Amino acid sequence: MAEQVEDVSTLPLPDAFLDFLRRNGLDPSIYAASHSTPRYIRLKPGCERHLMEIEAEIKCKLKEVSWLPYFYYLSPDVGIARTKAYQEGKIYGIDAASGAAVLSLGISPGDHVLDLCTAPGAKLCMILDLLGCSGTVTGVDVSRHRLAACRTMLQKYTLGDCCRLFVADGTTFSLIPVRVCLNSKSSAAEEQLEVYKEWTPRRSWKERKRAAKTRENGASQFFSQIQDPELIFYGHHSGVVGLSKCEVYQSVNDHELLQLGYDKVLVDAECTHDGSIRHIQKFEQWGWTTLQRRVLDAERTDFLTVLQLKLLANGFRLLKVGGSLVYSTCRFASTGIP
Ligand SMILES: C[S@@+](CC[C@H](N)C(=O)[O-])C[C@H]1O[C@@H](n2cnc3c(N)ncnc32)[C@H](O)[C@@H]1O
Repeated sequence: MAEQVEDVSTLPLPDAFLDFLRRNGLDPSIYAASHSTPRYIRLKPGCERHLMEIEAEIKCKLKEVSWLPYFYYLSPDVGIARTKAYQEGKIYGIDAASGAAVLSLGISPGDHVLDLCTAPGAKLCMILDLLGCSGTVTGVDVSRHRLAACRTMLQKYTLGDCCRLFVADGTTFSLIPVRVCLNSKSSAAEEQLEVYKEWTPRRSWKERKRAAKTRENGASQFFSQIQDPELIFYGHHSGVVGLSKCEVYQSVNDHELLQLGYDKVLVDAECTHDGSIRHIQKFEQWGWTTLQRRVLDAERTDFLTVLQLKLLANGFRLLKVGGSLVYSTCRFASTGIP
């Protein structure tokens, strides 16, 4: 197998990886396509008039992806990170496959959407763009630092108005969209409970103390140590402003979720990324032993399979009757999920 592959692959893929591909019925030559694998950017809606200016800056003609609004093919050798267009929040990098996952959610204005593994947030940005200014998006991720990057992204692209972000374990996350709390807004105000005010990047003394306590307790990015979901960002129209903590954190039973759950749920689960050609190509610099550990290690793949199943099951639980769920990973190899 390895000998055959060397003819078609310019990458010295390790034998164990070739064996892994063979067992999963995958053709290793897909990883050789380093220069022909297209890349994509998404133009922020409203920035269409800047297209020629962007093309002049990157010295490359942008070709529209016909089936994905605002997506453009980018030549593989063009970098965008240093461009003015990227720095000013007019474009961001996102794969067409990611765009397809979001598109298949069928988002309509007014939907309440749950993005269960949201960071760093490219799909979240697209969801928010599609939603416009009605409905809400709840983004959940177990990794605090990745979610902080996601918050920065929302601010950069000025997309956070209808969004709230929780550091939480997506396998157990249980909070419903805030629309169901709207009636209780006035009661919270009447009872003079402490309510959420406009979100500000500067945290109150109380919040800083709470965060320090969490750190002291050893909470980290590992979900097994996370306790309650922690709200780290909410936009003005996310429904949170004016509610008390117990209203935002109200829990409902599984039966009530059928009516009060989310209209759309995206489970973009943690995975081995072997389905990302570019990702696998990077192991040439990172070292093939790292690939062994991240992609092939049986303990890790078994762990991921269980995690993915739990995320998917919880995503379904939080979906209301008649809603839609999209499950996506960049994992070619069989997930083991029936
Ligand atoms: C494939 S990435 C998501 C990419 C993201 N949807 C985007 O478009 O940028 C998977 C994410 O799942 C998160 N994750 C892993 N375990 C999780 C869990 N138990 N609950 C919630 N998020 C989890 C990881 O921190 C990671 O950010």
